[in-house]
Amino acid sequence: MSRILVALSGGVDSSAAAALLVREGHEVVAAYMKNWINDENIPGECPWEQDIEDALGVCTRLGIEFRVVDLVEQYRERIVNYLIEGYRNGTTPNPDVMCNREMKFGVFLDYAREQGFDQLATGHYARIRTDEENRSWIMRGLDPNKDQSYFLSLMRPEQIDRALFPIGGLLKPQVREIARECGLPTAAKKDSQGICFIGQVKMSDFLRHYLPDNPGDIIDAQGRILGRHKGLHLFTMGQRKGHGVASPREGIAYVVIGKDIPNNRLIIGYEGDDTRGLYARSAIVGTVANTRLPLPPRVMAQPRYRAPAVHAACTYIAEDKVRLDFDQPVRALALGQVCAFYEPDAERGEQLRGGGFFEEITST
Ligand SMILES: Nc1ncnc2c1ncn2[C@@H]1O[C@H](COP(=O)(O)OP(=O)(O)OP(=O)(O)O)[C@@H](O)[C@H]1O
Repeated sequence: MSRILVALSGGVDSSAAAALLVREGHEVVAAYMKNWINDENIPGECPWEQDIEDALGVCTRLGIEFRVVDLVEQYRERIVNYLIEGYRNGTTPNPDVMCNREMKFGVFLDYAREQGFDQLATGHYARIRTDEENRSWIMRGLDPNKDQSYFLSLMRPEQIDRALFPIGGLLKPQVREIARECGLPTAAKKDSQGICFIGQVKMSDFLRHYLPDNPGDIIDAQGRILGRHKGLHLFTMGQRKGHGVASPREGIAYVVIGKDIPNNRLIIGYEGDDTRGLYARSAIVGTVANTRLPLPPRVMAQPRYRAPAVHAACTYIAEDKVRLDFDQPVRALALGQVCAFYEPDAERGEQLRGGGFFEEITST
């Protein structure tokens, strides 16, 4: 039996995680991280008050202690600023991945350790495997539709050693069933959407609040002006909608194929396998120093949460930087995005080996 702190969001997944740990006979305390309170009144509603109420209801039902930990200041420093800076620089930040390393398994884990807990459990769909040498590794969650290991790819080994993912070996319907069996008030609660802290606030409203419009031209690969945009930060590679340029050809859409950051120009082209700029054959990924062991010479690289992992050759070019040469061209990579690395040991790569940020992209 160990003392475990459960990160309880007020959603069904972490509620079921807490229930399973209680069932196993551990000493369990649950805590809600208060990260974001929308004190600047960005349009939309932030459901945190409801989440705290639901989390409290779960703890009452399970007979465990519930705490609320105020991390609003740290969240602003480590996540909100990173997000705004990323967009300001024209890159594509990923606050959910950073939130796991910097908040949940960063300041929140520090809090847990100070309070005498041995481990921190979350409701992530991921698994932990311990190898013969007693090293812990993150594996993909068993439910292929819910696997969240991508979001854990920047975690440091010492953070992984303290992590527990009680529902990672279950399918989502089983998780709901456990919550129902235990009579938890969250059993039928809708899954949360999108960025962890923004809740119901739309990303575009959030960005508009912090970053003023910065209009510029929309051009094609030949430099012809096709329209105007309100700010490069409102677009991402491969985006089909929202640029407002109608395609003159039936059935083929214009997509974002690049950003000319110095000249504040958005570059669009027709969607197609050979669209210049849209497909990458190689990339440099930096800040990969946190891996438990050096990355292997062949990896499976996953560039986004919902994208498939692709086979690539992986070569170190500095202590914390690798060059990836993809076996097949990869669509719509963006600077600043997180690339997760998996061991190429199974069809989709089951074992997470680490992650980093795209620093350079070479298109086909
Ligand atoms: N505000 C929060 N306070 C405490 N823990 C949190 C909070 N937000 C997220 N977590 C933890 O991180 C896990 C993954 O968060 P994510 O936002 O992806 O939620 P989710 O997959 O919808 O899970 P849930 O159903 O538990 O909300 C949660 O299961 C929970 O353990």
